[in-house]
Amino acid sequence: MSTLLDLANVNKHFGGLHAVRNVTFSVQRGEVVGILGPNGAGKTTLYNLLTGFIRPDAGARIVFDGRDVVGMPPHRVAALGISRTFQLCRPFVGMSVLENVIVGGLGTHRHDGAALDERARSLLGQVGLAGKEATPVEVLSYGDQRRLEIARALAARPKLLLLDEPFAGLGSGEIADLSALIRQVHAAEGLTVVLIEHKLREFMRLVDRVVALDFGEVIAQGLPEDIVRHPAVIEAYIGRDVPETEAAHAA
Ligand SMILES: Nc1ncnc2c1ncn2[C@@H]1O[C@H](COP(=O)(O)OP(=O)(O)OP(=O)(O)O)[C@@H](O)[C@H]1O
Repeated sequence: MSTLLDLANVNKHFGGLHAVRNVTFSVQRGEVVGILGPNGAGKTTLYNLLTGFIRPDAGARIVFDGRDVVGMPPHRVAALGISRTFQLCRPFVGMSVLENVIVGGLGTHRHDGAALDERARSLLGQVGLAGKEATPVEVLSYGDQRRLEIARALAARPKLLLLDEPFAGLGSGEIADLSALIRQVHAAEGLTVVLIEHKLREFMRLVDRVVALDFGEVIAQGLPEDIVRHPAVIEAYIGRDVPETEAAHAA
């Protein structure tokens, strides 16, 4: 395996608040890495730093696929191969399901509408939305919106897919289905995946490795089975936020 993403000394202050502190970790090609942390731990800020939406404090290194992306605007980072989904789905309203996915691929096949259309239809099949191409996005169920978000992110043919709380707001059946879908697209698209998630049980089954944050700082990294037993993680996350039974299941 080779390194796809490498972060070192990443800091972000918002005024007096040190939201991301000296974050250093790397992600290997093909891995599924989970970012775990209680509310306010700095997970979303980290995604915003990775995708160029905000700039880190001086001294940070963020290298993606051999390129230093610090200071690059979001569209250039996206063009290098980082796509993300959002905690709250943000479909383009007034457009159909198919059109939403096609828009996600613009910029990659700008000159070939037929290829974009074909790729979008194939992705909708992969994510289980075949037959809903013409459906207006507004009428999709929440679970289907999550699937659409993933198809739209994949339309850009990313190397790295960042998922922001993909299971939020879903019931247990939908979570299991979406988790299977993430596994399937990870394999089919040869992707590297980083996900933020609070649903500990499914998260721990899905990821190869976990980076645990608290108050903006990496407090532990390792295999899921080791992370759920790590004293700092239990104190920061499991002890505070998640009932013991869920932690036990995750282990
Ligand atoms: N633009 C901003 N300006 C000021 N403070 C911010 C800004 N964005 C985030 N913060 C603060 O930075 C800290 C980290 O927030 P962040 O949203 O990254 O955490 P999180 O781990 O994603 O939390 P959640 O799970 O609730 O989404 C919080 O204290 C938050 O209030």
